[in-house]
Amino acid sequence: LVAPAAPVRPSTALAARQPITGGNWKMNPTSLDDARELAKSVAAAAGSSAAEGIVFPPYPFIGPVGEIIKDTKLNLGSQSIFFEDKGAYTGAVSASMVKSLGVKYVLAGHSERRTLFKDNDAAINKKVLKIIEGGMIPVLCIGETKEEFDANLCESVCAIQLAKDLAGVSAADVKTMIIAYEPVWAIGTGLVCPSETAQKVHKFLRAKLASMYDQATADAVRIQYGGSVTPDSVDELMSMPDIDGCLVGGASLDGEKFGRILNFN
Ligand SMILES: O=C(CO)COP(=O)(O)O
Repeated sequence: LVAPAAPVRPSTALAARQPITGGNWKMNPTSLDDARELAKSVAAAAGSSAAEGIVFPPYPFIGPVGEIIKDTKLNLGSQSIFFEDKGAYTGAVSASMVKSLGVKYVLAGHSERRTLFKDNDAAINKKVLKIIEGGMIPVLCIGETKEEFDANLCESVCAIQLAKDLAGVSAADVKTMIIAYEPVWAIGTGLVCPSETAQKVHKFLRAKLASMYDQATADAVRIQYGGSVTPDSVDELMSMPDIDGCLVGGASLDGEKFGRILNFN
């Protein structure tokens, strides 16, 4: 009798993917002082975590937060950019503006941008290309709604978003990118997608990337899970072979909790 093999995270290809976890602060905290306090507590709690860490502060706080985290292992992120370079676009922020503040990673396609700010796939695709052109790394967020999940449309919705949002992105660029699978029904609801379900979707996404590009490219892309991740759910999620990190909202506003998520077991 041969015992069934225990699930193991690293294979040769997987071992090369360093875990990466981001804290999306969204429209929090509400003052510069509070943003500085949060940045300090995240920096203290992150330590030398196994996962590469990113913080995504609101635009006005990117510079000051960058100053606080500059000597830590945390990376600076931006929650969005507009796809034009400069000009008469009141209220908009360009790729070069955030790049000049030290930003390395930029979110594109977050479900709150898609629904509240009407970012469609064409605009998201332009943003992805502009982020890359600007020398930064896109974190492309995709995911299905509750209705789509219930109708068993999760994989087809994600596949369409992936294809449209990555149009014109080269294999070399997609290799360094991050995809965040964020089921809309799990965001801010306390309902974490069961880790086996998330693993199945991540595996599907990697296969889709392999069909759009090639297997080596697909194996290099880091795919994050996002949606109500907490210190209680992170360890099981991170034990899944195709889950390479998390994109965290609510729990990233607490330095200790986010530190624990970065230092998963
Ligand atoms: O939208 C998210 C991260 O981008 C997830 O938010 P929550 O962790 O609050 O569910």
